[in-house]
Amino acid sequence: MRKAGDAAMEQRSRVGEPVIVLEHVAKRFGKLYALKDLSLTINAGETYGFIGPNGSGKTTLIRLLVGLSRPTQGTISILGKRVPSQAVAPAIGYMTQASALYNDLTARENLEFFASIYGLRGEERRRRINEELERVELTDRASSLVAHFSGGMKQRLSLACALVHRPQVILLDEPTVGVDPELRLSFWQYFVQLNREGVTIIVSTHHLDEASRCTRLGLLRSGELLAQGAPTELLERSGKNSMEEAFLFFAHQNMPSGATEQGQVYTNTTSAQDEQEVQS
Ligand SMILES: Nc1ncnc2c1ncn2[C@@H]1O[C@H](COP(=O)(O)OP(=O)(O)OP(=O)(O)O)[C@@H](O)[C@H]1O
Repeated sequence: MRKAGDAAMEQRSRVGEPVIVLEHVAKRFGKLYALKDLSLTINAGETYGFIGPNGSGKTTLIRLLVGLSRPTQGTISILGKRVPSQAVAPAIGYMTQASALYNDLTARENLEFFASIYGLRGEERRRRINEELERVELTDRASSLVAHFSGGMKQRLSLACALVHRPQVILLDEPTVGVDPELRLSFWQYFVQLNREGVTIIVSTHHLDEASRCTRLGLLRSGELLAQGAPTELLERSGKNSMEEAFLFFAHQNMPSGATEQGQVYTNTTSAQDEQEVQS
């Protein structure tokens, strides 16, 4: 699997270099635009948080970045390659909302599976697995079947599996759901450490209290980027004291004409491909 990545993927990006570039990205499911004309650049060493209510397009965006789905319009590049790209895949770590773990394997076996997919072998594999087990505080449960794990433990193991191959770009869809506050804090401390190493983290959440921990935020509503910037900058620009109030401020500023009560905008055209995705 590692062979799929070329030499460029093996090189670590320098902090501040553009890593992810979206240009006029839209994603349509039937008549619904889940994402509309999104353009943004995310740099190496950032934790960029997509914040928005249910249905605002966070998962859709992360699936596009992973390459699991293609944009209806626009382009996405990661590490200088247009995605989806086989060359980029090994440089990405992805943690979904739904568990990707195997219940009938132990925690260590799950990690071994993900590590081997990414081409880790021998001593390096053992070392990385032990490091990640320790990081998520599961060393003493390494030999337990995942079927017996609590939701929070599964979440921790999922994070470990997404990071075991030391990816340059990490995409995390609601990573702290079901994780207790203490461990949630340690996740965020780990993210800061990864940022310092030049790792870029994209995280989706609807926990506004987590927003302040991101380097930059993109406020999403109904598939539109209402505003983006550092948390303090967004508070300043809105003149508000909390991210919740700031979000509402930018949402009112951007209220689209023709919006429905839920804030979704519809068009009249549908393609066969989009209809297929509606079924999936
Ligand atoms: N495969 C699909 N077919 C049809 N509609 C879809 C599909 N995937 C997402 N949508 C729609 O696109 C919109 C954005 O959904 P998405 O899951 O990206 O939102 P989200 O911000 O991640 O929400 P949540 O916080 O609940 O996970 C929603 O209206 C959703 O119903």
